[in-house]
Amino acid sequence: MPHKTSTPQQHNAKAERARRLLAGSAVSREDSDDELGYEDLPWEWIYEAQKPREADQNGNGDDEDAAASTKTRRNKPVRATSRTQDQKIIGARMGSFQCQVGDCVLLKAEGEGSKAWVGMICEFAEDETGEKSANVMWFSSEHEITNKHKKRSDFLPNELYISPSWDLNPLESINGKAIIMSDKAFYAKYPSGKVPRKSKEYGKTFICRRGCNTRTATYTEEFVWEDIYHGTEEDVEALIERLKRDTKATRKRQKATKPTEDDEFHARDNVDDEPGTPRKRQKTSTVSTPRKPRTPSKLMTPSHKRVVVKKPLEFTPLGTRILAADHVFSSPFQTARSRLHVSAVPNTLPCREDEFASVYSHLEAAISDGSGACIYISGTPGTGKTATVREVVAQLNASVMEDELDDFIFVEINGMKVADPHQSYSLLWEALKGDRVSPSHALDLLEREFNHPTPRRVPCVVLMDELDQLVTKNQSVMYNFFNWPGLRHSKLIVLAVANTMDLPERTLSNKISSRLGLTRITFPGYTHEQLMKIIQSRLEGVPGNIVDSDAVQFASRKVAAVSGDARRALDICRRAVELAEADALEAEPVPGTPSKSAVKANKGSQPSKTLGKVTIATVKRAINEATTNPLQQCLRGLPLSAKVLLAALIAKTRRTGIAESILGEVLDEAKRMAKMDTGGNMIEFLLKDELAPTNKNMHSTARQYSKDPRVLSMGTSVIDLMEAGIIGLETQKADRTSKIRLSIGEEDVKLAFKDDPEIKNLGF
Ligand SMILES: Nc1ncnc2c1ncn2[C@@H]1O[C@H](COP(=O)(O)OP(=O)(O)OP(=O)(O)O)[C@@H](O)[C@H]1O
Repeated sequence: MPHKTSTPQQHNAKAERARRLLAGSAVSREDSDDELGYEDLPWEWIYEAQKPREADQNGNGDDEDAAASTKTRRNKPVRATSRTQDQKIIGARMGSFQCQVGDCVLLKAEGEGSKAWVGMICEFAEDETGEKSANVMWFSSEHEITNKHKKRSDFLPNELYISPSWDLNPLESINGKAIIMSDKAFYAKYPSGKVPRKSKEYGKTFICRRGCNTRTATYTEEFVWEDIYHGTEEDVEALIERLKRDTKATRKRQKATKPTEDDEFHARDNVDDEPGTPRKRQKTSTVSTPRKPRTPSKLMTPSHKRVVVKKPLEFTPLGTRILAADHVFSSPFQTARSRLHVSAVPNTLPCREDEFASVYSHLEAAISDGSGACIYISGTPGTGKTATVREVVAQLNASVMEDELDDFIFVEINGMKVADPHQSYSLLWEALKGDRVSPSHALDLLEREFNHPTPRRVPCVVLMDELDQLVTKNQSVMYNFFNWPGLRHSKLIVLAVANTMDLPERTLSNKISSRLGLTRITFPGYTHEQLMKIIQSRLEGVPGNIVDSDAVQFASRKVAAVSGDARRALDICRRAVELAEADALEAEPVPGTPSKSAVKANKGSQPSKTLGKVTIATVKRAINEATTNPLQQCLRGLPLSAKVLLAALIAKTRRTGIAESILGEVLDEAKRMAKMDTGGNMIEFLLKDELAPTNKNMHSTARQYSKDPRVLSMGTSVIDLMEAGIIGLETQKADRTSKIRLSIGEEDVKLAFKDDPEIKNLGF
């Protein structure tokens, strides 16, 4: 490859750039001074027996100082992460260039021209594909410390901080050796404070006198580089220990007591730390992957399509007013209602301790290891899956605030809320980079992102809720989200939440899903005792003892008998509180006139002592209301064929785990169900008529067939159900290939048909 030439002007410009050492987070350096030469030779391991330094053909006379720091460990074996024929890897070589553990190296910064990152090699690794990498501990410049309050003002022009942050980088990104010195050694060698431009050390020499966790801006005490570091393996380990120990921030959360001056200082620190959402890292330059070919620019897809970056959607937040608790919850009823509301975030999640611990430990391990993970969480509706995951994320976020855990990005993608499952790609990309791009571009970019290493990539936790809704025809969205965490550089942690246990097997085949190595956590439905605990814990501290424990038990038993769904139990109890509250208001005496309830009470229809209290009777009323709402009434009044069809649709959805089914298959299912119904007297007709054309024109014909006005053909039922908004049909013209899905909650259908003698035997 020809040597690059530059005009004098270009050279001056380059030199100027190089003089502005540490101008960004990466450092500038002369790219004409490439120690590795311009030929892309393959990288090779140096094994223990080969005594690498003796074979050093580097010919780089000025390298002596660079090597000085490693003198004491020459020929000493280093920690190895892979072995070949029982030989230990002690270094790596490309042509005449060699490096070992403990060496400080320059790594190319992608798209940054002459810029480079500086890191210390801590170990070598080779993956199953044969890709050779080095685990590098980063040096950071003061530009990376964004905390204005803690940023030091005494940094020197070419000072770097060694930081407790590591990344695996391919050996191809190594671009030469860096020389690290104490400030004293540096000024002794370069009294002017500048490395002469002609020197081979120009652009490669840095001062290091402190360690720093750049995220929290926590510094170690000042040290003398040459005292603490001679390049031995022990020195690397001691340095890592020192950094971990001394850059752990002592920041504590604000106490309820009067803040001290120190607390106030730290509280200021937290100003930009929005509670509940992990802070996003600033975008940083990236180390390039292989030196050749260059990876395409950020705004090009791997297929060289231009990416149109859309402006992020901007929301104008509504003004928020925080009302005092006393003001909002002026009565025990109001307090109870708000605590029982399903949108309230409970203080605790009783009966989910094991599931919480399991999700927490998997997530924490993946974030701190910087690895990917895919956790598949299943359980029927209302079993606390979403609530548990959100609580885990909130707690992990608190650990980040306490500097006990590395930063992570959190993004929630809800299958119910995305119009097209492919939008998930755009949402993930936006969470990672802040750019909104089309789904297909986002997919290209994500593919490239997860297949290539980037220094200091922040782990990303994705909650994919209502996964069933995201399953597309070719399963590509689900496959990608399950597959990416397994890619070595992705640091992607996917929490997939679905109602069915075996959705991956059903939709991706056993072979693929077992290769994906999902971690599975199942949330069982709540028992009535558990539902009682959940409700009682929400009511804790509500004054006035307004809910009888018998009433809570009654509601819990009723719900547990059907579904074990905490949402439904909470809804019933909240409604019961509303009814009791209305009773209490009614009972309030209006001056001069006896209240209606008082009259009722006097008549003995309701004992006055229960007025305004939630009793079993109040819960019964609430349940009754829930079961007599217009939707319930509509469902109960459906013709038998429509009921069988809905039962079949639910059975099918449950079996496949996919919200959408093919109409023809649902009709077949209905037929099977009908056959099972031994006592059914109208099923025979349904079977005959099942294949009748199902478009609108057949309405009247189908009705004519019917001997019983309650029985319509399946085809007519499909149309009627669609028009009532109970099911959704892909097209107006229903044929066997159309897709059909339930547009109301499965629970509503279950509740309506629970005691229906005609349908309850159909085994759905
Ligand atoms: N153990 C619990 N303690 C307190 N509240 C709970 C508990 N489990 C669930 N809940 C509450 O029940 C409601 C439903 O829970 P959540 O949304 O987490 O269920 P889910 O399993 O994700 O349901 P779906 O599959 O329908 O999304 C929420 O209001 C939640 O706070």
